[in-house]
Amino acid sequence: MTIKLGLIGGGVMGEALLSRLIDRGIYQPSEVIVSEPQPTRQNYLRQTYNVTVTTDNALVFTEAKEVVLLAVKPQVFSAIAQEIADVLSIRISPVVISILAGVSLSQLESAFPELPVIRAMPNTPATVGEGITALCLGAYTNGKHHKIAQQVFSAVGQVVDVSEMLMDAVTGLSGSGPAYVALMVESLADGGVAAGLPRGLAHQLAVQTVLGTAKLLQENKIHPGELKDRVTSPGGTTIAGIAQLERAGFRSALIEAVKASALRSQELGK
Ligand SMILES: NC(=O)C1=CN([C@@H]2O[C@H](COP(=O)(O)OP(=O)(O)OC[C@H]3O[C@@H](n4cnc5c(N)ncnc54)[C@H](O)[C@@H]3O)[C@@H](O)[C@H]2O)C=CC1
Ligand SMILES: O=C(O)[C@@H]1CCC=N1
Repeated sequence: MTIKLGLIGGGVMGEALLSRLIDRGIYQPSEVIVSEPQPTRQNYLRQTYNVTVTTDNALVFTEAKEVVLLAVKPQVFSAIAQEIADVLSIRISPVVISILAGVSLSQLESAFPELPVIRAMPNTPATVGEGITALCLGAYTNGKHHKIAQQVFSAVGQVVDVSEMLMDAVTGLSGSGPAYVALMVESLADGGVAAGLPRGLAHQLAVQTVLGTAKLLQENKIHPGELKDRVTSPGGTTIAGIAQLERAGFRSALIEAVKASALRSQELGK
C-alpha cells in the first residue's frame, strides 16, 4: 500500500494526531510512517498503532506521498531541515505541515524551497477530539493542500484559518491555554480541599465546572460577563469570591500570560 502520511516526531502532539487519524480511518496504519529517535517511544508507537517506525527523517520525506507532519520541538527544526535537504524534490512533494511553535512560513519555505508548506497551531485537547487548530498557508499551496490540512486537523477538533500575523497570539491563547486551564482546575480543587472537601471530590467538581461552563458558553452563545452575572446573587457567595479574584489580579494574570506566551512564540521565530 502507498504511504500517504509521514510524521516526524512521535511525541505528545504527534501521537494525538496519529491516534485519531488512524481511529477515524482517515489513514490506515499501513499508509503511515513515523520517525522517532527514542527506542522506547518507537516500540510503543509500533505496538500501539501498527505503523512503520524509523529513525530516518529523509526516508519519511521520500516515502510519504500526501503529507508530512512536522511535530518535533522547534529547537531541532534546523537539524531536521539539513537531514532532508538532499531528498527534497519539487516534482513529487507532499504538503509539509508544521505544528512547531514560532517557526514561521518564511523559515519553513527556506528549509523546503518551493514546496507547499502549511503552518498549524493545534492544542492538546486534540487528544480527545476537542482541540482547535489555526492554519495559515504558504505561497506554494493550493486548494488540495488546504483540504488535506483541514481533514487532518478536523479529525482532532475545530479548524480555523488565520493570517500568519495572528499565529503568535493564537499560540499564546489556544496553544498554551490548556496549561492555564489545567492550572486553574488544580487551584480550584486546592481551594475545595482548603474549604474541607476530599481531594477526589474536589477534582471532580473542578473539572466538571470548567467543562460545563465552557459548554454553556459555546452552546448558548452568551457573553461570559452575562454568565457571570447569572451566577452572582446580590450579597451572595459568588460576588465574595469574585471580589477576591479581582483583588488578586486574576484577569490581569491571564491577559499577561497570553501576551507572554505570544511574545515567546515570536522570539522562537527569530
Ligand atoms: N504540546 C503542546 O501542547 C503543543 C505543542 N505544539 C508543538 O508541537 C511540537 C511537538 O511538541 P510535543 O509533542 O509537545 O513535544 P514532544 O517532546 O512530546 O514530542 C517531540 C518528539 O520528537 C522526537 N524527536 C526529537 N528529535 C527528533 C528528530 N531529530 N527527528 C524526529 N523526531 C525527533 C522526540 O523524541 C519526541 O518524541 C513542538 O514544536 C510544539 O511547539 C503545538 C501545539 C501544542
Ligand atoms: O509550550 C510550547 O512551546 C508549546 C506550543 C504551544 C503549546 N505548547
